[in-house]
Amino acid sequence: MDLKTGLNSPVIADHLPTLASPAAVMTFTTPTSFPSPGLCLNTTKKIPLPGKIEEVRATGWLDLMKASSPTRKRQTKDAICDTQSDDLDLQYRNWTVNYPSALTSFEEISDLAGNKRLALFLDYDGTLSPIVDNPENALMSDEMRAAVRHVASLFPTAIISGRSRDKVFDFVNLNELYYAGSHGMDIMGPVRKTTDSNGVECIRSTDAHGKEVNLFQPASEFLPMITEVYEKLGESVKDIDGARMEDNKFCVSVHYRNVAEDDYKKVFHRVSAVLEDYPCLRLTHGRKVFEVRPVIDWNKGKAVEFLLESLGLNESEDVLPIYVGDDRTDEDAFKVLKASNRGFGILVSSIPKESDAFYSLRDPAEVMEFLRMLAAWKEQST
Ligand SMILES: O=P(O)(O)OC[C@H]1O[C@H](O[C@H]2O[C@H](CO)[C@@H](O)[C@H](O)[C@H]2O)[C@H](O)[C@@H](O)[C@@H]1O
Repeated sequence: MDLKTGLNSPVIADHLPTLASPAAVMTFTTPTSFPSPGLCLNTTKKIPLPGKIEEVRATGWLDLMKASSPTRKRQTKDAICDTQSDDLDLQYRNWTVNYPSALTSFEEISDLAGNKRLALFLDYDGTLSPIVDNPENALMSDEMRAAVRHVASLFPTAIISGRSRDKVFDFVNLNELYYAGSHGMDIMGPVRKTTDSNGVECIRSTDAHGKEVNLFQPASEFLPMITEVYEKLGESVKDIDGARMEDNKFCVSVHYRNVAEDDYKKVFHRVSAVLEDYPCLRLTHGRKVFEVRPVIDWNKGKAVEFLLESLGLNESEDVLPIYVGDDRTDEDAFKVLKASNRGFGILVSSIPKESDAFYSLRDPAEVMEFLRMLAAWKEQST
């Protein structure tokens, strides 16, 4: 969808997600094996681009870095100017023509759900907790925890986060859920209800409460490489004021939210320079953060498919998966749901954005309200 064209689109009537006919249900195919890091080691090292082109590439990244997830300080400054704030408001309202609010469309959503079984997938940062300057302080409120606990008692619910699984569990602290950390590369899910014979290598384990679980870690071979690159990246950005590293087990985050804009370029160059030696790792960009991860064909979308199958919900047409997330990496999950015509994504954003989600919510406060509405609807309809 073209955002500009979309803004003027009067078409609301046909925006409903088309849900799959029984024949079109999502089929999950896990790659039987992933490329091992060893295979990448023989890959020819990337030849650095000549000065000018390299500069253009960096400028592209730089624009992205500046535009991504403006701090609250900047939003407040914008809000001081009434005209500008009215414009933003109008843009947002126009945008919701194409991405209707999941709150105001709740009746439509509950009609879609009908008697289907819901499966809920929730991102963490920016979805269940507000974006804050220090990633260690991204706590979830008690009210939000209660809302998540409530929906999890009614529908299978999973958290799918870029953080390490342990870290996100510490934040959420609910045993009723399933957790996928490292952008889905570290899943602790239910013991599979379907057959184990399609090549998926899971480790049978027990959780903190002795419950049997399946551990799926498709990037486990990359762990030594990730540990090494974490050290090198840390070393390379340590003199940049405000740069912060985060070890997310199978991925590494380099945060620049607290870095002065003049130093953004430095962050980008330092990170790219380290990655020149790691053709098996790739760089993605989130909300004022660079994320380094293995090049394997696995993401939050695959994690959703994997969990649906583990829950025994993949084959049946009476299941409605809903994914709520705010970041670029959540788009992989939105795409999977859209492509399979089964469920839909809800984008959490207070600014207009292109997305494969179907509905929108402004911020974590609205996410909490939506979760409460879902729980209330389920309880009064049974
Ligand atoms: O998939 P998610 O759960 O959304 O994780 C993505 C990244 O989230 C965290 O960073 C973001 O939130 C921080 C706390 O609000 C904020 O300071 C940072 O600027 C955001 O990018 C997390 O710290 C990262 O490691 C995750 O990759």
